[in-house]
Amino acid sequence: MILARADQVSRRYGEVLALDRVDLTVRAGELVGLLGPNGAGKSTLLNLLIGLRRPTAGRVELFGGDPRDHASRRQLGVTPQETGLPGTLRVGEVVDFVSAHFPDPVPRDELLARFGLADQVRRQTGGLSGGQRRRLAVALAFVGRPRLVVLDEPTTGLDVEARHTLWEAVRGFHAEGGTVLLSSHYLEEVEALAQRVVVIGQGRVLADDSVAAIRGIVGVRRVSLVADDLPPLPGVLATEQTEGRTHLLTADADQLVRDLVTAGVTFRDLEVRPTSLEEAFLALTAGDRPAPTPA
Ligand SMILES: Nc1ncnc2c1ncn2[C@@H]1O[C@H](COP(=O)(O)OP(=O)(O)OP(=O)(O)O)[C@@H](O)[C@H]1O
Repeated sequence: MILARADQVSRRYGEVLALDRVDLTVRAGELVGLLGPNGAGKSTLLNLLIGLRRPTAGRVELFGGDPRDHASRRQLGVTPQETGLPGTLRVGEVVDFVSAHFPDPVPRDELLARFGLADQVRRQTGGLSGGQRRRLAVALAFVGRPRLVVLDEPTTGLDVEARHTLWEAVRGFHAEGGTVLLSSHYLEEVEALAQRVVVIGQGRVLADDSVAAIRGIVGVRRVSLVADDLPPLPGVLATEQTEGRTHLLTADADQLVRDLVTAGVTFRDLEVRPTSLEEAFLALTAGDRPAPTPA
């Protein structure tokens, strides 16, 4: 059963085309990660699916209806990228207030325990740390036992422990049959949680596949060196020249270095480093660079 769908959706903000003919389908029981660099269009896509914005073209559906229609959002839980909590209300009061809107809310103590906030029930939200506040904001998406939860960069700004607590809570919800769509720029986060990854770059869906397949795409290393003349080398996805250095993008840096040595290339100042997700996307998508050809 399809819970959320975007069909050839575009969204323009003035001159900026934030989304360009995007297709996305989220089925019941899936845990889908939306991965992409800053400005890729992740929040825009999520905001269209949850009815906060209207597409410029194309069609969005939530539980088979229009996301802007109230009834379509009844079984939806959401944490946007930025949330505000009334600073003078206590944690328990905030949970009670939100719970009151639902027929069968998760009991307060159970919810707070799941998100590592059991000790904070009497604290005013204004006195919480940034990480605790973020966990509370995410916890509130789960209060009403939604069928679909949409989380926009849920763990940005959290320390490692808080992040893991949140991951556990999301996994628990999914294990009980819940459906999750979350955005992130952390490959690690998407790997830890999602089975399926949708990669967005420059407003387009670049890939929609299993975590393992996407890892192959973004698991690219940058091998930089100074060399006068390089022979054609296997496994090079893209080549760039800057200030006398040659940068080779490859999925297997060890093998590339072995090939350089075997080929008898005279090189110096060798550097191998992971490309960031953003760099990998730039390298793999930029129109004016050599198009990658899988080895
Ligand atoms: N309200 C707006 N008005 C004008 N431009 C906007 C607006 N919202 C988003 N944009 C632009 O649309 C593009 C996509 O932004 P969006 O916030 O969807 O990206 P994102 O992938 O969520 O990025 P981030 O990871 O930084 O949150 C960007 O170029 C952004 O500047």
